[in-house]
Amino acid sequence: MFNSCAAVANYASAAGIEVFSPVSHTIFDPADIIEKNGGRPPLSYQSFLKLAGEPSFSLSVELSWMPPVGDVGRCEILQVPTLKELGYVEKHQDEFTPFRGGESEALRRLRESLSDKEWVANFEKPKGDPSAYIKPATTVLSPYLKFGCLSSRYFYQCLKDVYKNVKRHTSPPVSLVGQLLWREFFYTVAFGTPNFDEMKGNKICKQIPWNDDDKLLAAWREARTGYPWIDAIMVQLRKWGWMHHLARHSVACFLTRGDLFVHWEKGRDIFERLLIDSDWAINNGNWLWLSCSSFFYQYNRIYSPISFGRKYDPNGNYIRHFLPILKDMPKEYIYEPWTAPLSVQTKAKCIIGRDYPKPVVLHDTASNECRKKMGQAYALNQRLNGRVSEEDLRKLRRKFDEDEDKQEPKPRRQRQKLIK
Ligand SMILES: Cc1cc2nc3c(=O)[nH]c(=O)nc-3n(C[C@H](O)[C@H](O)[C@H](O)COP(=O)(O)OP(=O)(O)OC[C@H]3O[C@@H](n4cnc5c(N)ncnc54)[C@H](O)[C@@H]3O)c2cc1C
Repeated sequence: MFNSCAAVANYASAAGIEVFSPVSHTIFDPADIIEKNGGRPPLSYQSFLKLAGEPSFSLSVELSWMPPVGDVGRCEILQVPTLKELGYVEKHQDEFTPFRGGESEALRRLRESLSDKEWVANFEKPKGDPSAYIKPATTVLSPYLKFGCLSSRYFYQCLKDVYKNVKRHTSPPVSLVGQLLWREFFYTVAFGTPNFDEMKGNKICKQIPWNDDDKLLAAWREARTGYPWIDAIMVQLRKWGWMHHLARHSVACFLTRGDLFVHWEKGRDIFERLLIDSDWAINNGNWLWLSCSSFFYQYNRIYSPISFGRKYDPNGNYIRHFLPILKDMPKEYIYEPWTAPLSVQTKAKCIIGRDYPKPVVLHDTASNECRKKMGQAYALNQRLNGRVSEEDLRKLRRKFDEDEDKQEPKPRRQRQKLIK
């Protein structure tokens, strides 16, 4: 990205075109940070913070206004086309995203979040409840930042103003300012890393022989993994286009290194299409993180698709809302409905395997297999100092298959059972 920007600027300059490229989508200029770091992007959040320091420009809480449209000659000023005019046929959808677009709505949301100064001062991202959907545990300003309806610099300045008026406040990485700095971090690394959005040719990405199981991928995408916590999150993604950060953690871990061992690029593509805050740098950065391909390497730490959600929402209200087929399932079984006796399933009007799928994999077995595969892939990357070829990956994939076949008495299909 870094090189292509420079190439466009050089090309335009050579043709006598004045090039003006202000940086305003981010708080810092990624190119400055990379230059300060000797031409390479910092690969840890802490080193990013040290390099970034405080923003150097003067921040203003005064909003600027677009100048009026000048003389447009004989050109006609057109209205924003409707969806119909753009060729989208109206589709039946029973629930739409509750988040409205536009700058006024962005500023209203920002004011509403910041009006609770205690909440802003005490904000600690890891303590938020990913199952809170009536009042989400975070600001839900990401779609507005993504589309430029809200300036990250204005958001940052408003947060700093709140901090000035409180005795104590939390700090990065967990604070709200810390969240904006995560955004800056990923923009900087993405800007300075060739092939950031791919495994192949990406120097900061571990080379891992992920599988190409389209059936498992489809079950994940279509919210029929049989794990209600995972499926409810995927329904929220499809209907709302937004989920809490830890909910994204859960489903990304489940798809990749946690359970299904499917390539992170496939999950990234589905997020890219369905998220209303879909952002190239942040989405790729977080998929690299969650799949333990870069930034974060503790592949033994896997989110349980059962107990993680239950910790926040023991009654399963979030699941009942997004997966109404399970609304009458007693809370003892809502995270593992396949364990409910048939009489309970009948009473709840939800027979597992008919009305709601059985689990596509057995979590305990699948997650242990994933750990083993990750261990072997990491060892390969270490041995070859990151220079892993296609052939090396093919060999390791073959070894994974042989290891699975050796694991009797359970045949592979039973361990990786796809019910529907
Ligand atoms: C697999 C995966 C994919 C993701 N894809 C995207 C994406 O495409 N677009 C996107 O904006 N966020 C993405 N995120 C990051 C994060 O989940 C969202 O930014 C956050 O949930 C948005 O909600 P919020 O505005 O309420 O966040 P808040 O907690 O209120 O944070 C305020 C702002 O800080 C920024 N921010 C917060 N967390 C992160 C983070 N981990 N990385 C970078 N910036 C962050 C966002 O701009 C956010 O709007 C992804 C996370 C994961 C695990």
